[in-house]
Amino acid sequence: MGEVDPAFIQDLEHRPKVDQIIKAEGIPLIDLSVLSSSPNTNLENPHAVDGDLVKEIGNACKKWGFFQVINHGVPLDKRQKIENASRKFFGQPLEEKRKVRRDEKRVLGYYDSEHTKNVRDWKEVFDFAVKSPTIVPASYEPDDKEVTKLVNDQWPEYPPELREALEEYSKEVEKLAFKLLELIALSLGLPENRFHGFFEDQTSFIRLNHYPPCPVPNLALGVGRHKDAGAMTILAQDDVGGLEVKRKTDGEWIWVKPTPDAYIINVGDIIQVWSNDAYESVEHRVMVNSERDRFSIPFFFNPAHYTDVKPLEELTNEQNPVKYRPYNWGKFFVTRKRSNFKKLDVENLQIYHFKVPESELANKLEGALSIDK
Ligand SMILES: O=C(O)CCC(=O)C(=O)O
Ligand SMILES: [Fe+2]
Repeated sequence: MGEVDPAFIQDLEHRPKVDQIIKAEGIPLIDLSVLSSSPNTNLENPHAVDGDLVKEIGNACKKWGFFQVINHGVPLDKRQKIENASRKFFGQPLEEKRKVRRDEKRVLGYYDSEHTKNVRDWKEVFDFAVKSPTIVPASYEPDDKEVTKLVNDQWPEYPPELREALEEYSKEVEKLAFKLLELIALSLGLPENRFHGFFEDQTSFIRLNHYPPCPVPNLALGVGRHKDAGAMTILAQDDVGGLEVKRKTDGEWIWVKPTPDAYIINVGDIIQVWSNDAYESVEHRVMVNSERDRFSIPFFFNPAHYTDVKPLEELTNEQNPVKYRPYNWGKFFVTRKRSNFKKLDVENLQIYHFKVPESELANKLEGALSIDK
């Protein structure tokens, strides 16, 4: 492996099993055509939303936390336009890409040394804010109340269509994100627009990912194991494959088979907290290979920075006590961004840091049960 920087090398227990890939057909594939095909079934008229679809979404969220959607309404030409532009951008020499490089202050644009859990990822990225400007806290320091505006102001000269392609694509995927959010709300027995308010000043962003061929795919990962911190992720992957999901039932890593023109949806940590663990965000990672470049485009659907994330009142009661203490999304977001930017010596911030201890829950539950008697 001579030339590979040790910063990329995963600890033994986290290395991918490149010879024993499990290609289970398990991840649900959900057809959303019912949302657009019949004039009577649309989200303006919630009662018309197909009950089976809502159930299907609910089951997929509960069982897997991961599913794929087809007939989702995002026009294929918009996807192809951004996929082509992404290929052209990453195909340039490094010095060209570094002209739009992110740094500690300007967190959007090109970057080639992201870390996941303090191990370097075998990838390069270009980040784009869905809302420009996007308001976020100026620092991760808990007492610093200052905010800052993120704007998409780092554009490469080549390819010239990159900006338009991202802006157009972003609008289309955002529509899908809201549709899915409504379906998820309905599946939890909530009004369809229950989550909307959280996204008025959303902090969503789109990432273009490029995973170059890797000489040591058995030692490194394109993205190390992680859960997505936001509400939900809508991912376009190409036909190469490499994304793996940790199956909830047995903890095995399962290969997510690429499906043409499908989107992979995963429940993020925020939906896990809102639902008080009814739905869980699932660990996933990306394997690389020694032959083919891989491209993917996640849309990270995130609420406003001032959102205090906590279990919804409607979904908790004495028998199902609140499992998390509230946390501020903006501070969580910038703390994570900082730890992905460079290797740190501290553990990544995670939602389990806000978990109410089991002993406290047991006490509450005991109290509730004795009152019932
Ligand atoms: O490239 C992929 O398939 C997934 C990337 C991912 O999980 C992420 O960027 O959070
Ligand atoms: Fe992810």
